[in-house]
Amino acid sequence: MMFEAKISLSEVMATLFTMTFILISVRIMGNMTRKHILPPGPWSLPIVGNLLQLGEHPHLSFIQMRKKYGDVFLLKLGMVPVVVVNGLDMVKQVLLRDGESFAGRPKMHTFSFFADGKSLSFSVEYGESWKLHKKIASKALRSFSKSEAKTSTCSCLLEEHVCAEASALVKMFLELSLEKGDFDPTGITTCTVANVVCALCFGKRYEYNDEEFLTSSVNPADFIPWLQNYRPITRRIRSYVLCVCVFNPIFIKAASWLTIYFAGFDTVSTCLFWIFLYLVNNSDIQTKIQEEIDGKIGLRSPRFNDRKDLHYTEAFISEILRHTSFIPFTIPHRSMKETIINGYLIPQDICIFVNMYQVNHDETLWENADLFRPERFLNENGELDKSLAEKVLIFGMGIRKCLGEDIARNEIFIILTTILQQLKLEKCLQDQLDLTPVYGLSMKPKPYQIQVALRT
Ligand code: HEM
Repeated sequence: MMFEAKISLSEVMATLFTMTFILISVRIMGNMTRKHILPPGPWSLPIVGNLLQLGEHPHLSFIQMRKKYGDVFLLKLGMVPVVVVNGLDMVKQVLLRDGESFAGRPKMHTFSFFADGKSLSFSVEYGESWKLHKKIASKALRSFSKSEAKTSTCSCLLEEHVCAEASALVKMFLELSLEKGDFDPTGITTCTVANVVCALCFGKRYEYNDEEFLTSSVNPADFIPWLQNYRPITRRIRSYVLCVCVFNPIFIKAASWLTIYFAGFDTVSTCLFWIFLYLVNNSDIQTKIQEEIDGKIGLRSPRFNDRKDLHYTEAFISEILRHTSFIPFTIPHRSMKETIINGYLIPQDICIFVNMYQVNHDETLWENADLFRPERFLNENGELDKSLAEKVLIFGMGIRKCLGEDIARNEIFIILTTILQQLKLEKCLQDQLDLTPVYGLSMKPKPYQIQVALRT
């Protein structure tokens, strides 16, 4: 028997209507059961994502985007979805309250070059072995900081190294000034800081004319995976990592020390580049620090222990860290599991950028945030307001917090006070000093020159 299938237009319409109705209902039901949606964010282009919208200063572009999308938004850097987190409360949730859920590191091309991808800071794996690794590195740093000085009256070996390097830097500044008049202080400062970290990691110091110090940069292959096979980029990053290991090849295997070497010298030297620039730009502030050094330390060498008495100097360092926010983001984090923040669903394995710069320039936390004013950290008795100073967010917080904060703060303090105890830093007359940073993983000042004179 044969059936003749005749379907009328009205039947087709009815079927389509029913199917559309079912689809919409399923969608609504799905949303009702999932409840949470992905964070909002700007539309992105194929392949490049939102890269073209970031401009020269992504941390500032993110501050603009925050005005439209709120504290937590989603965009694409190249082909990689990234959640950007702003606002102290959201940052605390991601790094502290839900710290375990966001303690991973994303798989990035650059990170794979550090200690075969097993470095403490950049390892994708986060788990028991990583926790042990961090504990060992933390203990090693602490024991080095506390171990007894060899030849001096310093309180520990670290202090001995830092004080010796700071004195050598003063001499170099004077020599360069005599030789050239104006000079760029960044190269020798990098060498000074690298020598402290080398003493920590390799038990060795290098001469000031070693030129193997490179600046860090952003690797486009992290965000557009196709570029990972583009040899010039791969070669550049590999040579950046290897050039340091060439100093001492056995350390290629020493993942913790290599990480500490990288983490410890670029950050501290960048901070000092900014300090010198702000000092020559604000001679009144320089004078105040010198008066404090003269009154509290006098002619003897500055020591770590002096930090507790030099309130203005400590306030100045805190304001440098806040105002420059030269590490604008933490090292990228990765969500370890599906988590809800600010009412939005953050899927597992999403790359997270924490915008520390925004927190340090948030007008609701800092009055006249864009002004450079060390006094903001002093109470009515002229003492450092420690709880306010701790609000400056530049070392991260929580599980992934920087291991070297104490070392960094001590080192910066000694180098700054040793220099200002003996020298006056001045800008070159013809120089227009520019405080706009050059963007990078750590933001550096544009090249500048200074002059120094012995204090009388
Ligand atoms: C002013 C100087 C410094 C600044 C601003 C700084 C800042 C940071 C930041 C923002 C992070 C990432 C935090 C995160 O991802 O949430 C970090 C991680 C780290 N820093 Fe520092 N750092 C400084 C100096 C140092 C020094 C001197 C050392 C060692 C001697 C060091 C060792 C480390 C290590 C090992 C990590 C990795 C921690 C982890 O992945 O769990 N840092 N630092």
